[in-house]
Amino acid sequence: MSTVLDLSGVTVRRGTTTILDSVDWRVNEGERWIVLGPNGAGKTTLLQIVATRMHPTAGRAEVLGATLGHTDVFELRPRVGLSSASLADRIPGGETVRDVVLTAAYGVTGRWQETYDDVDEQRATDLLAAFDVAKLADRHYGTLSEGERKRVQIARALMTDPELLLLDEPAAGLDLGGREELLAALTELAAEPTSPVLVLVTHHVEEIPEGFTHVLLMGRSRIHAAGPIDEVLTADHLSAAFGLPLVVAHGGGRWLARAAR
Ligand SMILES: Nc1ncnc2c1ncn2[C@@H]1O[C@H](COP(=O)(O)OP(=O)(O)OP(=O)(O)O)[C@@H](O)[C@H]1O
Repeated sequence: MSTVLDLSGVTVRRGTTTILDSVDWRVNEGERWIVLGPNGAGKTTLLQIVATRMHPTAGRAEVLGATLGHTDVFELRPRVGLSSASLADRIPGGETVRDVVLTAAYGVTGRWQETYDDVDEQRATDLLAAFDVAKLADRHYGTLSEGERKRVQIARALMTDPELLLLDEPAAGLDLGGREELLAALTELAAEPTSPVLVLVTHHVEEIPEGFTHVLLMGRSRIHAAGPIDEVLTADHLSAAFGLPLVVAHGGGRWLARAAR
C-alpha cells in the first residue's frame, strides 16, 4: 500500500504561537480520513500544509512522495484537489458554473483567454453531472445557493483528477437538506474505488459521510488520537478533545455526539 501523506514532527509557529506542535500522520492509498477537532485546534493549518500552500516551521511533510521544501510545489498542486472557503471566496460571482470547474485545469479562478481541449470540456460536464449541478452549468456562480456552490466547488477540486482531495468544512453553512445532499454525494465519492484519497475537515461528527475509514482527532495544536474511525470516535476521545463530557452514537453509517447528562 503506497503512502500518500507522511508527516513527521510537523510544527508550525507564528511569532510566539505554536499552531501545530510535532504532528505525526500517515495516510495510505485507498483511505478516507476525517480531520476533527474544536475551533482553533489547527485543522485548517494542517490542511494548508498537506495542500502544499504552507511549509512547516520544523519537521518533515511528504505529500505524494515529495518532501515540502525540496520539491516544486507548482508541479505538485494539480495532483492535490482542494476545496476551502478561502479558495471559494476567490471565484468571481459572474463566472459561469461550467467555467468555475473548467478553469481549475489551469489552476485559475476566472476564465480569460485560455483554450481548453474537448477532453477538459467533457470532464467538467461529467463532474457537474456527478454532483447533480449539470442543469446549472450556464448560470452565474454568484446566483447559486450555498449548497449548490459547495457541490460546484468539489467538482472544481476534482477537475485535475487529483490523487488526493482535501475538503475543508464542506458542509459549513448548509441547511439540513443541503447538508444531506452534499453528504450523499460524498458518500458516493468515498465508495468509488477510483476516487482519490479523501481528507475532510469538520467540527461535527454529524457531518461525517458514510464510508470514511479513519479519523485524525485534534486537540489544541496536537493530535489527540488517529486511526480507524471506530477506534477514534469514542466518547472518551471526543470528550477529552472537545473538553466536555460527551456521549457518542453510531447508526446507519452515521455518527452523533451530544453532551452527557
Ligand atoms: N498567522 C497566524 N498567526 C498567529 N496565529 C495564527 C495564525 N494563523 C492561525 N493562527 C491561530 O492558530 C490557531 C489554529 O488555527 P486554524 O485555523 O488552523 O484552526 P482550526 O482548527 O481550523 O480552527 P476553526 O475550526 O475555528 O476553523 C488559531 O488559534 C488561530 O488563531
